[in-house]
Amino acid sequence: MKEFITVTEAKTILKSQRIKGKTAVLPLSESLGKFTSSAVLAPMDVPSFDNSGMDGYAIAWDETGEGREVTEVIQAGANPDFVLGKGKAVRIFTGAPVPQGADTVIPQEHITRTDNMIFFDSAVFFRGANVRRRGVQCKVGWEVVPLGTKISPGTIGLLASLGITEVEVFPSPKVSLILTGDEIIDLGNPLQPGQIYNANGPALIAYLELMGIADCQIYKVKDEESEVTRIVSEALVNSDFVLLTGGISVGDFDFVKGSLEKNGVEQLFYKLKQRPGKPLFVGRKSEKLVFALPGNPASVLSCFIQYVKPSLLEWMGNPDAWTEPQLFPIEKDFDKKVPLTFFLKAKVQEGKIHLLPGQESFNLLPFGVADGLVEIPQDAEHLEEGSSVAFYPW
Ligand SMILES: Nc1nc2c(c(=O)[nH]1)N[C@H]1C(S)=C(S)[C@@H](COP(=O)(O)OP(=O)(O)OC[C@H]3O[C@@H](n4cnc5c(N)ncnc54)[C@H](O)[C@@H]3O)O[C@H]1N2
Ligand code: MOO
Repeated sequence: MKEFITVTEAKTILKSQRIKGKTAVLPLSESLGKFTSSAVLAPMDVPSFDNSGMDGYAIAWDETGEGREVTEVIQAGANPDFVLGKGKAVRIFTGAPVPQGADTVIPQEHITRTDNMIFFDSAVFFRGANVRRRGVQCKVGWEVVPLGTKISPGTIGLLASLGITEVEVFPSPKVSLILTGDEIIDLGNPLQPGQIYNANGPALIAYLELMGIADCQIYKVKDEESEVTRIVSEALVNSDFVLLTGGISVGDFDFVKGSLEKNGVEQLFYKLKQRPGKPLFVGRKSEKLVFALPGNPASVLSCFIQYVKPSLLEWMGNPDAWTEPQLFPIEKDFDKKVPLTFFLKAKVQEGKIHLLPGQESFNLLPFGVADGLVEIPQDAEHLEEGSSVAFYPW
């Protein structure tokens, strides 16, 4: 039962969970942004035939550079079945197969042509010039994409060039998002006294979308224990990650912790020495992680960036899920009186950290323009202007 632990301890516990998604074979068209779960080996040589890198004339190299007689034309897509004779040349175009017997292509702008004869200056060229040899990109069996690579448009281009239609990856997780609170109203409805708009839901859905996670089931729940318990039970069946917002503190209507316990969620930790996000609860049920995020919107986003995001990235096979943050110098002196880790909304301006006004946990104003969060360590009481601080971008 870990309670009121440090940020470092919390991250160590989360890192040790080592929960990963099951691998899946996806069509190339659905693989963008996913991480490979095995290395990809080349199934063929690429290029699969010697071909011309230029529009020009293919010849058999000969230092003397005497004129050649042009006998054939080879277009891209053709399949020449002849052997180029001595003293002969073929008109050839970029990407067209170089015929047997030829080994060099002279670009047309270096050629003087008279009727069927071509002439060029052999001092400018060398044997093999402008011919893209079979297998020069890769040969059958080469590891072309290592395990743990994030599939980019470039990766897709490479795999397509190899004729690969499917790739083994870690898929995106199914996420359930449970929004608790009687006062929370969906956008588009007028607010009655005492009500507020649901900010946490749209913010988290946007963040998941940014991470390529589209499968998100949203539940809105009243602050009633039986209802929270029922929805948690459903969410645990339907998803890999369960995120909740609100109801995790100590008020009479905070039922989340009890509901998680009733559903057999094992507590990994509860309450951290941090601001915002002090009452964060993290639990596990078999291979599923549950994050009960404190309802204040700044706490929700801070806890997401610090704990949920890297856990999701790890599940999705990102080898750098828990990578160390970048360090930046802070623009001004900073003082802190309480022994808590602070996560502060910041902009990076001219390479320096500019802390934004309005750092209270209910206040979303700085999040409107922030580039990310800065971490002020638990034991730091005074930071001089120019001191290095860890920065976590969105
Ligand atoms: N006696 C104590 N009270 C509180 C403590 C404490 O230690 N002792 N901790 C405070 C801290 S720190 C936080 S953070 C909050 C967390 O409370 P809950 O997780 O129980 O969240 P709620 O009370 O349900 O809501 C808090 C706040 O956030 C607003 N909220 C909730 N959901 C949304 C949403 N979807 N969109 C926008 N805003 C939302 C809600 O209206 C409340 O204002 O507890 C402190 N209390
Ligand atoms: O997380 Mo609370 O928002 O620390 O105030």
